[in-house]
Amino acid sequence: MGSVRVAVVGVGNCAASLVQGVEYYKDADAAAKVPGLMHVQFGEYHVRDIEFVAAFDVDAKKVGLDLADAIGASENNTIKICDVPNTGVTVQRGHTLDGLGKYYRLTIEESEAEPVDVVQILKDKQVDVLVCYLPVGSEDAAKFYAQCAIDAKVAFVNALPVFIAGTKEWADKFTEAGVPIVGDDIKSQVGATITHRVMAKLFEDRGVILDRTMQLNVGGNMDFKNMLERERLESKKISKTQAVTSQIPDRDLGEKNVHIGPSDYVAWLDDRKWAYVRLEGRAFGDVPLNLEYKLEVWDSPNSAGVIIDALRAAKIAKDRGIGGPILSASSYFMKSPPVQYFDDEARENVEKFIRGDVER
Ligand SMILES: O=P(O)(O)OC[C@H]1O[C@@H](O)[C@H](O)[C@@H](O)[C@@H]1O
Repeated sequence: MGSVRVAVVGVGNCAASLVQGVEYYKDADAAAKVPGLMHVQFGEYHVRDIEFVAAFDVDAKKVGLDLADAIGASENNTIKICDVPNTGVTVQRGHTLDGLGKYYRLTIEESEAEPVDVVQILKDKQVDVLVCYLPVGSEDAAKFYAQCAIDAKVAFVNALPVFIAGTKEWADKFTEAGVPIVGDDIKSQVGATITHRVMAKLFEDRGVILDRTMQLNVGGNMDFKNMLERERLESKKISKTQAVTSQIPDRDLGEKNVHIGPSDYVAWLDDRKWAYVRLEGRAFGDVPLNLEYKLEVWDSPNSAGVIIDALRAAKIAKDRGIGGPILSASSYFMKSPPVQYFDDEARENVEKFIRGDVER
């Protein structure tokens, strides 16, 4: 059986949780149910079949390190899952473009090394899937790496809220090149988005009229610090908002009545994220009904398992010669897929995709 040869762009907290997670579950029983994964054995791929073969970053404290060391370097501050032995993969100097916003520039030192030839490396290392973990707001950089994936014929998993799989222009490019893409914007295991989606849908299903809602998020990782620059988070707000409103297609709350987005940076939270969510509605007899909850999670491990599944779905598509957006995986794993489904339907579609009952 083959492996899933993975390259990572952006060796931040999310990459740290991903690399540790693959190590942590490498000996898991193929039939076991483990937290955060759809399956230990996803189609023909076990978690241990994921092999990291290349990594790119622009942080001087990460470039040149073995991936196993880089995941604990610089500003990375997520919770430790396990030790990771040397990977033999050296983090290479990626292309910065618009990847470093104001707060990154104030916090980290950019590597002075020359950016590498990404397409050549993807080809040389026979990469199957490139996962994009750039900072929010990296529009040009994300598209640069998407184009590299197309040119090198490598599947692309877009974890960030830059709309690629969800746009016709890029979906067509991937389809024409015969290269699969799973995107956009990772939806975590039990995170702010999925809980909010489920609650909004519950109101609707039980006949409560949802009048207004908000989701405020605070965290202490570089993602939240980066998003203090409000211009960088426009696409993130759109992505998070449509992820929730798509679940109540018959209700138009109006712009004023929905507020969903990253809210502030609280350094001492480190990689924890706290989400404060409120839904206000009207129940029987137009009587007010309000729901408020707070979610506390470690942000990066919360999405790492989802990425492990997404990588394997992308590889299965590549094995089958299917290019373009993988709709089943995108709708279950991502906040802004090309087509939104309810989550139970989306999960069933992924199962069908694994079995080969649906093409994409
Ligand atoms: O919790 P949500 O709303 O699904 O968002 C989750 C993900 O959002 C991403 O933008 C973060 O970088 C991830 O670390 C995180 O897990």
